[in-house]
Amino acid sequence: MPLVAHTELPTFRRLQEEGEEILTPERATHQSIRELHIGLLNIMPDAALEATERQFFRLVGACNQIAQFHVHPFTIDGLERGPEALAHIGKYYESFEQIKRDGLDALIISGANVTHDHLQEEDFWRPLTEVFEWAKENVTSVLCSCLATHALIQHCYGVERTRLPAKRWGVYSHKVVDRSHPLVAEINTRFDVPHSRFNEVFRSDMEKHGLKVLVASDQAGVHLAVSPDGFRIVFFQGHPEYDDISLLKEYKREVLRYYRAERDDYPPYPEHYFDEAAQRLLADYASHVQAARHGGRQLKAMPEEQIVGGLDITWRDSAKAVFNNWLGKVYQITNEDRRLPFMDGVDPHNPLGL
Ligand SMILES: CC(C)(COP(=O)(O)OP(=O)(O)OC[C@H]1O[C@@H](n2cnc3c(N)ncnc32)[C@H](O)[C@@H]1OP(=O)(O)O)[C@@H](O)C(=O)NCCC(=O)NCCSC(=O)CCC(=O)O
Ligand SMILES: N[C@@H](CCO)C(=O)O
Repeated sequence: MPLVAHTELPTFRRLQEEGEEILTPERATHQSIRELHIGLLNIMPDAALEATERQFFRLVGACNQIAQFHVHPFTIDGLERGPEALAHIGKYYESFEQIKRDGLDALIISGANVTHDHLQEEDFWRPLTEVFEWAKENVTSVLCSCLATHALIQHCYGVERTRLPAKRWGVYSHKVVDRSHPLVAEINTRFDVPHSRFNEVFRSDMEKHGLKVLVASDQAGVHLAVSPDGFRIVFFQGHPEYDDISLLKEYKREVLRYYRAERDDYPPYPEHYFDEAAQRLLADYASHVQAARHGGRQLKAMPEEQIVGGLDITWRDSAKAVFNNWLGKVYQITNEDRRLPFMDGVDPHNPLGL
């Protein structure tokens, strides 16, 4: 929630000139105070379905202790689901029809696993773009994570992602590129974000289509960009929502795939993630896995418990700060009626008046 300039104190004007959100007493008195409704379109595979819910719910919940948030999970057809996940979705998720009827102030679209060479061949492509087309007209801002970013950049601007020679996998240092943008105002100017992807949309392709790049890494590419209007679509290429253990879980999954001969090379470590003690444990474990695979022997469990305690989370504070900025801005411009995206007077082509 922003400051209210309730006196003539010059500091208010000074902060406002520096980009801080400051409400006039007039605006503050007339602001409608209500809860915010955020959709979570969860298209992650079954194994990560509930972990993904927890990650985004946690980020929304932890980013601001004053506002009230209602998060509405829903999903789409075209994803392979087992009976347990289907029961969970049937019992707890809302339908897209209901979401459309009631309206949303903001929408988060999760990452996904892909099985085809081109995203438009995925069974979820059409339902995903249907949700997006509705949101584009009716929701104040849509935040896309990883795969959703790739899919919607392709859908909106015709740019296909590029397959990388090796998976971009680990925790990378990033810098804020445009310090004046309200989404990254008042946050650390250098911070970590995990990435986990085989594909990339490059900065030059984004900028060619008018997207504004806000946070990028020399090693890992763009993490955060926004649509040409400055706010209506927020693209994350990294995973600021990840838990401390998420990359460990993915690493374990890859080790098991190696043991089952579903991949030929032993998986590398995610970069800048395991400390030396963890790497020693995992190197010993790798010798065991290789011997077990080639000798057809039973596999011992990975020593996860010994590793978890030493994992650091170095991205969460900045992730919360960006989410807080995002939802704060949504709140300032969304309509009192949650089915409508903007208050009167907000320009849909430049909603933040940048
Ligand atoms: C790696 C796995 C398979 C691990 O799941 P498993 O259930 O097998 O793990 P497990 O060792 O049995 O552990 C189970 C416990 O850990 C929790 N758990 C599982 N995965 C977790 C995760 N990623 N983060 C945090 N917690 C996690 C479970 O909820 C459960 O908790 P409780 O016991 O407490 O309930 C899963 O997380 C997964 O599929 N992740 C996929 C992530 C992914 O694909 N990300 C890429 C998006 S990338 C993208 O969108 C673009 C990709 C591209 O470039 O094409
Ligand atoms: N954007 C509204 C808050 C949401 O109803 C206002 O500032 O009054």
